[in-house]
Amino acid sequence: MTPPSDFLNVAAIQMVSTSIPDDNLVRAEKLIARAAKGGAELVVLPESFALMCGEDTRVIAEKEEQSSVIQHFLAEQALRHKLWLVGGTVARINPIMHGLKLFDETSEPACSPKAYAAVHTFNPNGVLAGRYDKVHLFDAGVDDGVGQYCESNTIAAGKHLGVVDTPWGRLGVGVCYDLRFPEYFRLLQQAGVDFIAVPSAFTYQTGLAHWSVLLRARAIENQCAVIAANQGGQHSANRKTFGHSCVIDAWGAVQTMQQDLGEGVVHARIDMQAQKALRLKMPVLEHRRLKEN
Ligand SMILES: O=C(O)CNC(=O)[C@H](CS)NC(=O)CCC(=O)C(=O)O
Repeated sequence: MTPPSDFLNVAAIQMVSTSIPDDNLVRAEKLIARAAKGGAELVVLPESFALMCGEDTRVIAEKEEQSSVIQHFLAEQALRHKLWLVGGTVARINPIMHGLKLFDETSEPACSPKAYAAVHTFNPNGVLAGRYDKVHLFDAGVDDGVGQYCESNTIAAGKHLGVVDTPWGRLGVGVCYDLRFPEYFRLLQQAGVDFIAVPSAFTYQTGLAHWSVLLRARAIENQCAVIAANQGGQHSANRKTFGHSCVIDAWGAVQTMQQDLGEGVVHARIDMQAQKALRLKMPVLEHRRLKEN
């Protein structure tokens, strides 16, 4: 694929998604249109953009498996605006059957009653270009209104690396809690990714302490731009997310970041040649000594 230019205009969309999918899609549609109007060629939606705090993930996933409503929405938006669209996460029943497998899950029953948290990336022709299922599940205690999160109650762990080829280079995909696992991003780097999208629903509490540090670290150590679209605001009585959707360049500089909670779109331009020059000047990948880790 020949890149249309050395520069890629990207946008990260911040949302305050609710438990009403129809409302969320209407809002996402407006924000994608805004991103397109601002010149974005690749747009990233946050984790759970179509459904936050949903009652029954499995039921929603079964509905999606029958109707593909959310996937059709993404395809149509990508086609309408002629852009690459990285579609947050959508609950899916069927797992990915292709791509680089990371591990074998022996404890997961063959017919899991759970769903996968899938990121679908559509190309400007409205065709599915890749899918990634969230690998690391957020089973953790946080000092907030929720207290104990237990994502693995409803979500099954993905087993494949998230890579998508675009005309500008290879896109890596990670989701939210994945950010705390540098070894996943190192595998993306070894797979030759040039830039990374991170749809997220980072909590307010943990985001305050760790969000920008984790994003900058993943960008710096892997010498890749990172496009991070977060949920940001109050979703329900006890559920609040951190926002601060942003784009970080391969040197770790914050190119753009939304400062307030609430919906929004942030834009940035990724300089692919500058990233390549940086990797030649400071070839950290070649300098690795502990390669098995
Ligand atoms: O449940 C939904 O509807 C949307 N999904 C999420 O909110 C997910 C799983 S609970 N959140 C995270 O992974 C937050 C990670 C995080 O905040 C951290 O690593 O500190």
